[in-house]
Amino acid sequence: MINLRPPEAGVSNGRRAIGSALEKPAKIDARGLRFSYDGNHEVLKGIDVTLRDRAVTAFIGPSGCGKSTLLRIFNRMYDLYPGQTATGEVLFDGRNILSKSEDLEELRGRIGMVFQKPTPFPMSIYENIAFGVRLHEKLGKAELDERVEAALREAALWEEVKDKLAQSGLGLSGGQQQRLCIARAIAIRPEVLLLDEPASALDPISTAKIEELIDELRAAYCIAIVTHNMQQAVRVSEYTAFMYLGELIEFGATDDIFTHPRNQRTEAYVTGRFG
Ligand SMILES: Nc1ncnc2c1ncn2[C@@H]1O[C@H](COP(=O)(O)OP(=O)(O)OP(=O)(O)O)[C@@H](O)[C@H]1O
Repeated sequence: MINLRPPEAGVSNGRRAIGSALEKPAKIDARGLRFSYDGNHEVLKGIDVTLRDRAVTAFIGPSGCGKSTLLRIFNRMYDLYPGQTATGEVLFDGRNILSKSEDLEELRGRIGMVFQKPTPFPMSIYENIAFGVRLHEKLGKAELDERVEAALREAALWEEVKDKLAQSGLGLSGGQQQRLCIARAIAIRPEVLLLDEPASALDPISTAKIEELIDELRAAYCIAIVTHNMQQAVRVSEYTAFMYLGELIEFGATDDIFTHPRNQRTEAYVTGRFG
């Protein structure tokens, strides 16, 4: 079994929160979820999974098993591309967001997403945050300044950028850019954060900062994270979902998935016998 290392300095392990997380309400509930990119070949084959509020759920599994596809359904990203179809249900606070009448602008304000590669806008650090806020709310200058500062503080970036808010976001390091993207997502006050391999393009120090940040954010958000790094899943999540070839093979408390997996394929994956 994988070694459950003690958490690194500053990173408390999400497992401590399991007892209380079990009582936390479901935030997103996928039921019988199927997805196809071309209308023929199904890449998700009937997924049932629950994301709990104020908890971190990790999605693991070999390349191509459908982790990113699943995450992109949770805020209807796939709608940007014609021909891609999802069936089944994704209940968000009880309402099916796959419904045609869903207001996608509002949905994406409530369910934020951060991608593998940092994607700051080619504008100032301040504007990177303020731009999205303005799309969703009409705030005065002072309120907007406060919101920008709060988001940057929450993303543990404020101290590093407070003296250069007018400089381009593209001038920051990769790790800072990723925290800027997280600040941008947080600034519009979402309820859910979808993180698609947010640290895989970063160096170990930046990765540790992102993990610390996730640990801070778990108290206020429902977080789903896709990761290839199993130690990272252990460090940051209370729940883990193991996917394989478009199916959700096993879901449970992260400790159980990594120390007592019930399914042979889960065991083979978490012990590194295939990847
Ligand atoms: N835009 C696309 N068009 C067609 N097929 C796609 C597209 N994106 C992904 N796929 C296919 O869908 C399946 C699931 O891919 P997905 O990227 O969701 O897997 P993943 O588990 O996130 O993989 P990775 O860990 O490599 O990112 C794969 O077979 C992939 O080839």
